[in-house]
Amino acid sequence: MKIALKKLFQQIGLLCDEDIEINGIEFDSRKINEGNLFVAISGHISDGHTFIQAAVDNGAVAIIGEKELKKEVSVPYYQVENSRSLLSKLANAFFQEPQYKHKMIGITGTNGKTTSAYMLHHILTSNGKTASLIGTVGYIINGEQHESSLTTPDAITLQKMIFESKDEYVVMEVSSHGLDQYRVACQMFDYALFTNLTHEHLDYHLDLETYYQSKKKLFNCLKTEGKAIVGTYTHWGERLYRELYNEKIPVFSYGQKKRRENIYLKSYTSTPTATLIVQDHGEEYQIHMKIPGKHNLLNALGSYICARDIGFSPGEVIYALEKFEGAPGRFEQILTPIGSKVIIDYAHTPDGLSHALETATYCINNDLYHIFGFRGNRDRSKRKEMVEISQKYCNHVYLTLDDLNGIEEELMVKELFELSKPYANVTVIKDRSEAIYQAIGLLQNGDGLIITGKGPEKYNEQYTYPTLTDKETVLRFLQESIIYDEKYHNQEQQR
Ligand SMILES: CC(=O)N[C@H]1[C@@H](OP(=O)(O)OP(=O)(O)OC[C@H]2O[C@@H](n3ccc(=O)[nH]c3=O)[C@H](O)[C@@H]2O)O[C@H](CO)[C@@H](O)[C@@H]1O[C@H](C)C(=O)N[C@@H](C)C(=O)N[C@H](CCC(=O)O)C(=O)O
Ligand SMILES: Nc1ncnc2c1ncn2[C@@H]1O[C@H](COP(=O)(O)OP(=O)(O)OP(=O)(O)O)[C@@H](O)[C@H]1O
Repeated sequence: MKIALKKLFQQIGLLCDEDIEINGIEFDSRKINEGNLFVAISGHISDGHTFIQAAVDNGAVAIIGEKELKKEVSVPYYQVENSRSLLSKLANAFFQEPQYKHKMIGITGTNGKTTSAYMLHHILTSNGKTASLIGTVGYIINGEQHESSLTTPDAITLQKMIFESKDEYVVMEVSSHGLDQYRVACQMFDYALFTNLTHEHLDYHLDLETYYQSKKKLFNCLKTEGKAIVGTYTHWGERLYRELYNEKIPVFSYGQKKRRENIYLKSYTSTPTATLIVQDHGEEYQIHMKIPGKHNLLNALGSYICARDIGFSPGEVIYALEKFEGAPGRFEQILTPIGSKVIIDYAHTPDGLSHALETATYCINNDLYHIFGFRGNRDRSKRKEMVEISQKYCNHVYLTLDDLNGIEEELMVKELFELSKPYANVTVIKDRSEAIYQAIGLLQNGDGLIITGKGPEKYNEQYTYPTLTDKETVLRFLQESIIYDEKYHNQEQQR
């Protein structure tokens, strides 16, 4: 794809007096190809402006930055207010505003983005629509799966994906980092959904107010006719709903309180199975979910409201929701041959953990074991609270390693021991695979083990057993014990 810089700039309200044609936009000097436009960004780790000469050497034909140039360069340099924000606009214009080819649904919130995105994707595809999915677990574009490195991809990758998607719908998770860094453009979404906001990412956003303001940016990215759907079951959601309502943005709320909408939650039961009773334009519907947990009822309610506003009938939405099996690594349950249960979940915030553990207590008859750890270099302030929650719900807690993210192992292990000190039921087993082996080995009929924090993600650390994910470790243990049991059984028979 090629475009005259003048034309591209014109589309986003910038002036350009050079006759230059560009064939792509890049913000990383190492990825520049001959004929690209380079956008220099002042980053969190390094400053893109220091790589301008490298970008020119690699073939950049024009540069955009937000700082004064220290040294002359041989290609035109355009100084702007904010390079990141401009990059987003440029990428959107370069890929011809691809959001208008699709119905776009953006989902933000501390917890429940992935689950809600999978639910909506499932409702759409179960009803004969094609839909792309962009989020933490992976990207599905035109029916093809791709690995994801970020929940919300960078501005260029994102616009390119939407441009290449031939799907009618695009359902995407929009992280607070993505919003803060302008990875999504203005006027992107037909629906913007907010699940909830609780303690998370304070290493990045520093305080909850700033975190909230980042999330709120999603609602500046609605198309002219776009609508907001806001979970009002956290007080931040209540506040967002009020603010959007006052700003005259069409907004639906969902939660346990009835408001002025035509669709609302009448009642629910989350034990032993999850059922919602929804009032929809005067009619009452029951939705029996396969996946447990009050949090998933709330995720289902948000998805229901969105799908109904898109135009699906109650029957179409309920049929799909009742068949929904869950998102990968979110409360995934594995039954063992002795009648115990292992659950794998992605909870990594105090609130997510409370929901996951409370749900686990409904699904387990006897003792509940819990294995989890903390990612290095991420919000340390939530750790104490998470241990407190865990030991409250569980009979036995094992603290173990998660991704170290460059933190020294010794430091993390020391912190785990500190965190475990006040509690008699909290033990440290640093090797994650070993912790899983030991805990499953202790399970009796009716007991359960919940392993949280990584969901389906691959281990970044090397552990004793050569497995790559929590699920693989669990299955390896079970496989080995079946082989062991068969051998033992055969030997007994021979005797
Ligand atoms: C802290 C953070 O979010 N950083 C993101 C940000 O990086 P940055 O712009 O600050 O980059 P930087 O490394 O300081 O470099 C500055 C500039 O110099 C350029 N550069 C650098 C080196 C060089 O040789 N040449 C060059 O041009 C870089 O390309 C960049 O443009 O922008 C990059 C491009 O979009 C992201 O890849 C990067 O994500 C990092 C890898 C990351 O781990 N981010 C996580 C925290 C994140 O975003 N997570 C959320 C989900 C969170 C959740 O809910 O769990 C997500 O959406 O995935
Ligand atoms: N609505 C909800 N409220 C509270 N906790 C939830 C909710 N939905 C899911 N959870 C919990 O949070 C965990 C993460 O859920 P999910 O992956 O759907 O959220 P997410 O917002 O996509 O998180 P991430 O951005 O980190 O991927 C789940 O495994 C579950 O334990």
